[in-house]
Amino acid sequence: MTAAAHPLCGVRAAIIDLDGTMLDTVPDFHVAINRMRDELGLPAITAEQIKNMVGKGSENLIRSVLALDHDDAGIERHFTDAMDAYQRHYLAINGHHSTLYPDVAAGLAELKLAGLHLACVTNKPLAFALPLLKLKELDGYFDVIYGGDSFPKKKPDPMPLQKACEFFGLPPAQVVAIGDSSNDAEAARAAGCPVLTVPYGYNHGAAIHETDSDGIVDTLLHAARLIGLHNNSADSA
Ligand SMILES: O=C(O)COP(=O)(O)O
Ligand SMILES: [Mg+2]
Repeated sequence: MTAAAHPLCGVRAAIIDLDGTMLDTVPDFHVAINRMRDELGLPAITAEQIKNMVGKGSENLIRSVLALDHDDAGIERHFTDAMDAYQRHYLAINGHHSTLYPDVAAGLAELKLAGLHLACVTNKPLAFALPLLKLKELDGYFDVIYGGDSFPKKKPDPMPLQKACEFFGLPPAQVVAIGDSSNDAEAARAAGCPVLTVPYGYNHGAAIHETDSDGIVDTLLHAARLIGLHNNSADSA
């Protein structure tokens, strides 16, 4: 009986998440949301509160923020004004307060050097994601960038990951997803992609160890080395 191949064997492309994986964007969310709340006459909230609301796109974030003060009917009543204010404030400060996690550029460079194709798939709207990646000088690493509004469905639905696999012309088993949350892992499992998680991001307040993945990596550089190890090992032959 031969041992099953490791899930990272034969991987030829990687799909990288943005918020909580490449960039700590909570400080940007914090500034934009509190400016929006101020405009709506609501008191400021903490970065820690916002951290647990990030990950399922802008609409979910704004609904969660409004739910602190309003019932369902109130959320609907204030949603459009809140979203307009939030988008305006976010675009005005996009990237000014966010920082790269350690070894992000080094990890992306190593993945490229190993010959992998790279996609960024984020639930962030594309109009936020593109200027942010450019400002942080990360855009050049990616063959394609998809936002939360690029397709009818966003993570944890597998659709954006499936679209990235199609873009690369690769079967999902050869495309690893790397992210910080159960959204990324669930989308990857549903698409049939192997998945690695990082422990430092935003996982809706849950420990990353509770999320089903093929491994937890400290940094994107660690991910690149792990992928390289399995691609160069005898079991990838
Ligand atoms: O903006 C969000 O909701 C999270 O985006 P992410 O998919 O890059 O983590
Ligand atoms: Mg994320």
